Amino acid sequence: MVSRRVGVLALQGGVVEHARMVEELRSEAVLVRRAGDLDRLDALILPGGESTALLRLLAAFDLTRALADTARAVPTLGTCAGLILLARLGVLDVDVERNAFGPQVDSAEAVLPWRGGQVRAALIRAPRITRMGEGVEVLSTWTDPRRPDEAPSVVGVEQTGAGGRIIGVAFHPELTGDTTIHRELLA
Ligand SMILES: NC(=O)CC[C@H](N)C(=O)O
Repeated sequence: MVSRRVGVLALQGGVVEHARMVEELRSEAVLVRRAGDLDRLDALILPGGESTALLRLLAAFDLTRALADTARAVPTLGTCAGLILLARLGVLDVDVERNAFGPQVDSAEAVLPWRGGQVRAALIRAPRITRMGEGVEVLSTWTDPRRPDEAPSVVGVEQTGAGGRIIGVAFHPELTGDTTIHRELLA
């Protein structure tokens, strides 16, 4: 795999785990804190964290516009709160419901379907995707084992189009050591 420069939004949340995974795949993790950090990236990752805080910090650092433009221009992955950001910024054409699986037991580990295969994932106060625009494809669904009668929730999507390629997942692949999705981003 060719070495890439991969921006990891580094204002808040699970930055280190993504950066480690990028380095494990022999690419360079560029911590993004200001607009200049977005120059010359081959890919971009928006980590999980707390989406309200992240949106505020993006505005405070005057990064909102530049981040959205970059996400449209290079292959981009948003995980959990990062997925929520992509939706709120109007970059990924989906609606998301925050904290969709209830506040009581707020995390779970699961092996989820992913394209033809599987991915090992952690769900932590995860959102779910409730609407998808044209050009958005479902890559993964999950049924909360505490609510076996509910229809499966959409927890992974991909949007491909004029600008490029955006993967949004409600879960954390970076916490389980499973590099499947990061490899796709860097391919
Ligand atoms: N693990 C996460 O990123 C959680 C997302 C968080 N519940 C939010 O709404 O922003």
